[in-house]
Amino acid sequence: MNESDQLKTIRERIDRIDDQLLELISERARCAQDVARIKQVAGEMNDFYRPDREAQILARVRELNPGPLSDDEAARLIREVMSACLALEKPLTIAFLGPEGTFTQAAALRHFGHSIQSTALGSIDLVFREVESGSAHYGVVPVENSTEGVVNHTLDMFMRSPLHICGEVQQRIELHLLGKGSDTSGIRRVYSHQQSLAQCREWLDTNLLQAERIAVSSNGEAARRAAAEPDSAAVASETAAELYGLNRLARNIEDEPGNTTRFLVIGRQTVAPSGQDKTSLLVSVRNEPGALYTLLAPFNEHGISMTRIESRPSRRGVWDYVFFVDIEGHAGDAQVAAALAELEQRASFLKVLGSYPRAQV
Ligand SMILES: O=C(O)C(=O)C[C@]1(C(=O)O)C=C[C@@H](O)C=C1
Repeated sequence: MNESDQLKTIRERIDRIDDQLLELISERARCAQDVARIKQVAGEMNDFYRPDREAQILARVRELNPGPLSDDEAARLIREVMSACLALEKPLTIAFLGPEGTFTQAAALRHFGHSIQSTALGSIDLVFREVESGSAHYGVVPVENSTEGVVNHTLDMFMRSPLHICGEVQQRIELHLLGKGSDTSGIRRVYSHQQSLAQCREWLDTNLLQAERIAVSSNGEAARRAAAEPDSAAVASETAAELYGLNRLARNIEDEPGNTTRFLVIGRQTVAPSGQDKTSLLVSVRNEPGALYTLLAPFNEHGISMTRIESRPSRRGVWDYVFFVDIEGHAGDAQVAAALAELEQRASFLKVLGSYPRAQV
């Protein structure tokens, strides 16, 4: 068989496989519709989105993936199929810290898939308010953000908000040089958020020393400007390139690749255990010698790993400290529940912000 005959044969096989895939995806979508009907009858109208179930499905896909696609790619594809199935049950509205084209939007799409209605909002407060009022089902906000520097504000919002953490998203921060043209010649200005400019300083010094660097409020705003000004470029994400119709003039220009940012999904719902969960707490203690040590001892006694601790000044009194603590496990797990009960005895204040599945995609 010559090459063109070989290609024809393989493409015919691909067509047959696509027919089967389409049939199977449609069958899956009909199952999701059946699930929706059962939830409606059971009165679980607010539980269409089930982060625990989605995490289990994605973990299973990773485990069973035979290759050659990577586990990440396989999970991403099933993530999109689930997103489309859920949209048939009930289209989700997701508020995120905008503008369009930021890494927060990329994180929202990574977590929920593309079959959502997303709303870009101007501040973290607005994202919380939109979800609290019920105008959006869920919100996505940065919590450990090396790019947009808003960690503390998100943590502070939890002190007064009744919302729960329903999930987390780990988003690789990949920065590209984006522009209207096809190469870097003629670029006089480079826009980006100041931290993104800092993260690409070596590359810019080597490749675009002559261009003026201009810090703007977000990478999305940088992309918007680069789309409007012919002799400009932006340092921003792939999402920004897609949204503003820009070309990638240079890929992955960050000086330290592998930089990851964590985002939180906030909602009014508490999430059932998925078997691979984390719990976030807000805990306050009086400023006495050894107070933190005593406070955290129950985790050690019950064999629970603490993955993060962050301290913030409390607004309730000069002597109080507030700690944001992440632990492994779900608040409903026996060991975690026992540790939390002891913690409550020792703390001046304890609030469980949520138990939620570890990031899966
Ligand atoms: O299992 C469910 O409860 C469903 O609604 C189905 C399904 C899916 O497509 O697999 C869809 C949305 C949920 O977030 C979880 C899973």
